[in-house]
Amino acid sequence: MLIKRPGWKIGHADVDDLNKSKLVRWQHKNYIPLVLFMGIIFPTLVAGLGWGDWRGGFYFAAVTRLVFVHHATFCVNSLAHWLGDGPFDDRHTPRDHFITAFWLIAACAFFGLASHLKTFPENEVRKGQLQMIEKKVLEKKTKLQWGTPISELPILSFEDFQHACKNDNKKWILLEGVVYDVADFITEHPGGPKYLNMAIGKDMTTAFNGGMYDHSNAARNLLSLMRVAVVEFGGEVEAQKKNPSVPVYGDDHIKAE
Ligand code: HEM
Repeated sequence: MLIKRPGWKIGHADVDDLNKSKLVRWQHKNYIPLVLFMGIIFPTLVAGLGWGDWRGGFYFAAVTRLVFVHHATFCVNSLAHWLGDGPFDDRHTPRDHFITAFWLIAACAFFGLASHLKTFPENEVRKGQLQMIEKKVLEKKTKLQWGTPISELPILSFEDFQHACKNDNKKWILLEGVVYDVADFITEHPGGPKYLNMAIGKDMTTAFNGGMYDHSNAARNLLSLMRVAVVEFGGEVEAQKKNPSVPVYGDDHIKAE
């Protein structure tokens, strides 16, 4: 109200109902004289003619009251965009807070100072809340490391995987079709280095998922930073089914016996 806003920033509102009211149209047409008369002259006249206090009427009933009323009005707007948080939407700045929601809206409605208040469907309110939570979760998620996405990993055959471990000294293990490089983790493994050393070059899906120990979510999270490749056809058994010449873990032991 006090500064000239750029044209594109001026909001639009459907004022058809106001235009239909003769009184409102008359008020709008005579805005400045009405403001001066009702805001300043009339209160001064009441105090001046009523009990001879012209200065009191001007300073208190007119100027001080106007300053107070305008500040209170602006304050309500500022509070509604400042107090509380925005759990439903982050495109606009209205905020949710007990003081503004209850005292300013509910109390005004109770005293008839606000009418035709619209309520948003509960389902949509909940959706907005959930979307804001999702955004926050996503924001937090992007700050963490999740390793190379599986879709971007190179694809190896089961033989390549075993060959790399046997001949290139790779410390890789296979879990659920994904190859993990455990070189830096062997000595860190809470279950001890023995289990990881014996797992190199093998499909340990069953052992990892309860065959030997059912690992926690934390253990699965650790995995994400160690993945280096995916194995064609998923794992040892599938690779075997597709190509019977694929060497199976344990074959050499069986043959030796
Ligand atoms: C890179 C793969 C692996 C990771 C990241 C990993 C991680 C972990 C972690 C974090 C724990 C602590 C308990 C838990 O949070 O679940 C654990 C425990 C254990 N792990 Fe692993 N593990 C891996 C592979 C394996 C394999 C292949 C085996 C078996 C051959 C194994 C056997 C065990 C055992 C027996 C325990 C229990 C130790 C105890 O309760 O004292 N782990 N592992």
